[in-house]
Amino acid sequence: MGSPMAQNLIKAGCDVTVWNRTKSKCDPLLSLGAKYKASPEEVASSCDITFAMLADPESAVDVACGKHGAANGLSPEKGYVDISTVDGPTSKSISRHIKATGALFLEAPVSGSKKPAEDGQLIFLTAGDSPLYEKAAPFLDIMGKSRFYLGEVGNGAAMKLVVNMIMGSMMASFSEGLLLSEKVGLDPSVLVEVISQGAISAPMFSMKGPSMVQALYPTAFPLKHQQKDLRLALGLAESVSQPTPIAAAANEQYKVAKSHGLGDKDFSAVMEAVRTKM
Ligand SMILES: NC(=O)C1=CN([C@@H]2O[C@H](COP(=O)(O)OP(=O)(O)OC[C@H]3O[C@@H](n4cnc5c(N)ncnc54)[C@H](OP(=O)(O)O)[C@@H]3O)[C@@H](O)[C@H]2O)C=CC1
Ligand SMILES: O=CC(=O)O
Repeated sequence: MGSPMAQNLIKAGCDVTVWNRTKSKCDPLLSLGAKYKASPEEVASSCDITFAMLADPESAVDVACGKHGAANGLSPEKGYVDISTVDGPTSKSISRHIKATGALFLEAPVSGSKKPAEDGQLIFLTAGDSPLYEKAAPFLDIMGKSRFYLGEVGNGAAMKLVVNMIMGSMMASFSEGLLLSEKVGLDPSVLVEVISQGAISAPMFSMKGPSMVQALYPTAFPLKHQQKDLRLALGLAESVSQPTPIAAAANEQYKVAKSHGLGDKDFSAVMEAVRTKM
């Protein structure tokens, strides 16, 4: 996700400096004109605004607050925008760390996958320092099609987790439907077509259905991240005693799929966990 987002900034003429743990993944960005720095700390000290896009809470904390993390390079007037999908407590902890340097913090997880990232069509769910929201807005508008400002840090994370909880449950349910249709002698491709014309039509079903029918799961949103989001969403629900039995059942299916080596496949590969008692 970070790579196509950075590409869009470069193509729009922004002065972009990049870092990634695996440096070779920066090469396409460097050939487009990005500069490279050897650590998040160096990126933050050389840029007005640093955007972070990390896998999970652990890596988001490490890159922001760890040794040679971005916080070490921040100072007043600078801003740190964390786009990673994490839970509210993690985001608040990163925020405290960043703001102790005098810099501003914005959480800004995105809804939208690899293709929307490539097309500059992401939906930003932001919360935190409003002056940084205003300052970052022109860049968010290059990478995305819309942006929501949701107030206090934690609200962007919560919105993202609720959206992805629904998405993960929908995908598990869709998988069950495809497999059931096949078992009762229907053509699952026709099911995809029927769904696309009715009230439960969703771009996700139309986009992923045709390849799922062929048991193909080319990665756009890695299954391991969908399971992480369900786990974090269940934690959010637990924190307010909200029952979420459907999401909990879906989470079990993603856990099974992950434990069978499907974590790096697209999250639609949850269908393999539904197909068999793996
Ligand atoms: N893919 C999607 O469709 C969407 C993803 N998201 C969210 O965006 C985030 C990124 O997703 P995506 O790009 O798909 O994930 P990837 O797994 O493709 O990339 C994860 C990134 O995090 C880095 N990383 C992982 N662990 C560490 C660590 N310990 N220290 C430093 N860097 C680390 C990776 O570095 P390296 O290259 O070295 O492995 C890589 O740059 C996730 O939070 C995900 O939930 C949100 C919306 C859509
Ligand atoms: O987080 C994943 C997405 O597609 O949005």
